[in-house]
Amino acid sequence: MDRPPNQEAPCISVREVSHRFQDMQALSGISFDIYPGELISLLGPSGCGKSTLLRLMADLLQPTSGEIRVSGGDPRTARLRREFGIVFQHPTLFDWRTVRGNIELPLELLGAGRAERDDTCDALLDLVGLHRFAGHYPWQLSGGMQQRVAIARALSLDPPILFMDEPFSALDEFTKEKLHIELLSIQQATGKTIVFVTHSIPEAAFLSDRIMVLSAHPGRMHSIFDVGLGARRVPEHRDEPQFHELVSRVRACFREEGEPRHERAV
Ligand SMILES: Nc1ncnc2c1ncn2[C@@H]1O[C@H](COP(=O)(O)OP(=O)(O)OP(=O)(O)O)[C@@H](O)[C@H]1O
Repeated sequence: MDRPPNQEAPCISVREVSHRFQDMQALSGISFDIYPGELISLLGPSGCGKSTLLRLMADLLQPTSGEIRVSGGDPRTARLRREFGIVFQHPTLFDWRTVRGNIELPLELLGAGRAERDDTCDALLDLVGLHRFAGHYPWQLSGGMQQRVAIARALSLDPPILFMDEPFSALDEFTKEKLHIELLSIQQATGKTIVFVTHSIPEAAFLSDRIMVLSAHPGRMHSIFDVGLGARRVPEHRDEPQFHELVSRVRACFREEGEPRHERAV
């Protein structure tokens, strides 16, 4: 419903979803579709309900009203079928387990055998560029490396969808920009659908296929931007006028009030 008809069915559908915390209306009447292989950013000011929306899709909260479908079922069914992985702002690794031990934990809990755990872990260590550090402990790693371990762990059961809640916001600019490139190459290598919460406009503009801008109090869908850069998202793109123009147009959303709309950036 948010973009021209696509051959594929949406893998996530959110319909008229509202959420209330006690006496606080956090989200109101949110609707959108996300298609397989898209990288979507949920962008908005602090407190507009981005994390709440992500948590509703990930079955960590239940909507007060409305409906959410993830991979054809409700979020609970999708979670039980391991249709998604989650990466939070802080990596939440187990300090007493090595990098390999952290990445393979979900497989271990499922009872997977040594050979399967090793094969999966090796592939993921390659994917996030941490093979050399497989035997290190989290406290021996930089923040960026720890977050790469958290991404690998979230991918260990090979879910088609990755939910990411401000995963890079605690990192310095240099590490963040490096991880942006890594995330895009992970997405290109794996074809995952990624839903990425951020309050950084340049981050959303650089990473996303589409940007969903939420307004606050209560959180509503304000605008949806089609970025449409695909594989052309390379570091140099950040220096191009097209990128700055998109950032300005998205920023303008936060200066104005208005009806929800759908924009095409390129
Ligand atoms: N468990 C909770 N109980 C009560 N209110 C909550 C709870 N979690 C979030 N809220 C409130 O709901 C609103 C939306 O919060 P949410 O964390 O989703 O916003 P956000 O856009 O992700 O913010 P930030 O960018 O600061 O993380 C805020 O006003 C917040 O105070």
